Amino acid sequence: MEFQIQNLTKRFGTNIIFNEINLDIQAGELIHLQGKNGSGKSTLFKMMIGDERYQSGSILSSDDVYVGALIENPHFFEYENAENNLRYLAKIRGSFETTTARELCTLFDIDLDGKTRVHHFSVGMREKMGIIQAVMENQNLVLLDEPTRGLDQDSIVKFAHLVNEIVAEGRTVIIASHDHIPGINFSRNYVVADGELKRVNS
Ligand SMILES: Nc1ncnc2c1ncn2[C@@H]1O[C@H](COP(=O)(O)OP(=O)(O)OP(=O)(O)O)[C@@H](O)[C@H]1O
Repeated sequence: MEFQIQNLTKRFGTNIIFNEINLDIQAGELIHLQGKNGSGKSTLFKMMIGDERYQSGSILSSDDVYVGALIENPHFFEYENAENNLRYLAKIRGSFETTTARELCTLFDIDLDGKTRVHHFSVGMREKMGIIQAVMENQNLVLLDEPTRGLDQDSIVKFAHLVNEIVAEGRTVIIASHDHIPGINFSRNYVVADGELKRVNS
């Protein structure tokens, strides 16, 4: 798995979001992107999944990269339950595994077979569904944008365990957040600010 961002520049009109940034990602890394509101974290993830254009530079990914992403507010089929939503999402690659989905839902106290439609899920439950769909297909590059938004303390601890487990499997996780997330030891830390991706110690 190799993924490279090279000399990438992104502007919205005259607003320079990224000015020739570089990032080289390898298998099994756990990377933190910290940045204030509006610094460009979501935009970077969107460019990485091909959902947002950029003015110059390149994003190169090896053939074996399979990206799982939770970006901003996850969208669901509102009038379907947890299982149907996860099934639909995994269907795209034909990779739905009930056992994995059930394990992840159980971890986060979501009833996979429950009748409750996602429309009635709480903010935290929706966020958990977003995390689950981003990791349930064994994706090897997992992008999580503010994944602890709406999660209670217990769930944050479980989330941290899950991330550590995924990385131990050799998968790469990149988390964007405003603040530090307890229980996660990032292998690389960056601050997103002033059009730059600045590497920092922690
Ligand atoms: N489609 C768009 N058109 C114009 N400007 C945009 C667009 N999308 C984002 N921006 C601007 O780009 C900047 C970066 O936005 P982005 O959503 O990436 O920030 P963020 O770091 O994810 O913020 P937050 O922490 O609040 O989610 C902001 O100034 C935002 O207003």
